[in-house]
Amino acid sequence: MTTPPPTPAAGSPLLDAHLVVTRGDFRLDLPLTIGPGEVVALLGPNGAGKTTALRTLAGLLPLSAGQLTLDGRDLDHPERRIWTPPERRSVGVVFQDYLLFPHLTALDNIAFGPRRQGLNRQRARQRAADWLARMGLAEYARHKPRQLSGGQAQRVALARALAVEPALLLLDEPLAALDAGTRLDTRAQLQRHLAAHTGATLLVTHDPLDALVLADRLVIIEHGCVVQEGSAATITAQPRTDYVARLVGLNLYRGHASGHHVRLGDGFRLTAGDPHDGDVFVAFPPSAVALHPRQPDGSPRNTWPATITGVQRHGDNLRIQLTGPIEVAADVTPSAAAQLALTPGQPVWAAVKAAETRAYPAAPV
Ligand SMILES: Nc1ncnc2c1ncn2[C@@H]1O[C@H](COP(=O)(O)OP(=O)(O)OP(=O)(O)O)[C@@H](O)[C@H]1O
Repeated sequence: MTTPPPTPAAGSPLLDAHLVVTRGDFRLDLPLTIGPGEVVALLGPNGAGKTTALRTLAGLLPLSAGQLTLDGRDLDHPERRIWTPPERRSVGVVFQDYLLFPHLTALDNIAFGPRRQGLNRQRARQRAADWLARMGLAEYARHKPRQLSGGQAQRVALARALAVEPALLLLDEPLAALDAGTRLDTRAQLQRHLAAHTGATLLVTHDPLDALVLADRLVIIEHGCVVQEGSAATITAQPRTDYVARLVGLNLYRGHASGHHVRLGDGFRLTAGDPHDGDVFVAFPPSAVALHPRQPDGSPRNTWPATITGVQRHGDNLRIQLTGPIEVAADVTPSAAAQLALTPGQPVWAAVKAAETRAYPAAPV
């Protein structure tokens, strides 16, 4: 017997969950819905609870409270004493290190799930062969995992997860084990396969690029709770925590605005491009911060003395971390860098034009 394709009622989410888990001092409290064909990225710093959430969905960790419904079936509902083991959930998982069976060929790794769902050996192997062909790996059918490259093993793991036609596909850092070149290629292929997947997909990742390229919606958690959720565009435009700001590459401050003037918590004042009254966030990209060896003349409204604390390569530029009245990241070009002594401990002047800052209300909208 194969799992029928997902058939949710029109407009209802395929996954409808409130994942609550308590482990010692840590508590995950994550409402999560995903529609058919939708890809949601779950992002968060180390220890935020991403793996814990993934494990509850896969059936590797029971919920402490809340509930988990997939395709209309209650899979985990502690209050009603319902819990469904992993093998009876319509869930496919691609683990970070793929966890392919080392003693089975690529074909048999993929055929394993369909076999367990009740397909006979021949039909399971046929389905596996079809998946290998879709992944462009037909000639690797007889290879064992150790004979596959990282990118090929990743695609076999994806085929193995999709071959059971899961209502929910879980991807745990699916590209993390790949080198940069393979990653680019594999990301593009993964995007194609996800677009064809009619079930729900949850992608757990640290990499904002994976999230931006692969997901329709981002859910960001910190300390087990959602801090921000929405499309990449809305999150990038208005990050609401330091973690989210760093994720999208912005400097972010919280303060109190009176017109264009924003007083930050420690008394430092920034002049913002757009006027507000009340609690606001002020954000600007590192590229908006200019560094000068001496106090700059002229018109920038925001200038302050700062001290370099770190220097890293960032694409074609250098990203400079600065301390001072505010912590800030600045991107400078190699030619601008040549004018400055870019060593930790070096004093510089930072400047940001008001027009390059963005202020928006801090209260949730
Ligand atoms: N077996 C366990 N027993 C008790 N606490 C645990 C256990 N496993 C994880 N935790 C705690 O649960 C919290 C969330 O961990 P989790 O692994 O889900 O975070 P994460 O977001 O996946 O982090 P990372 O990005 O580092 O993988 C952490 O505080 C962790 O210490």
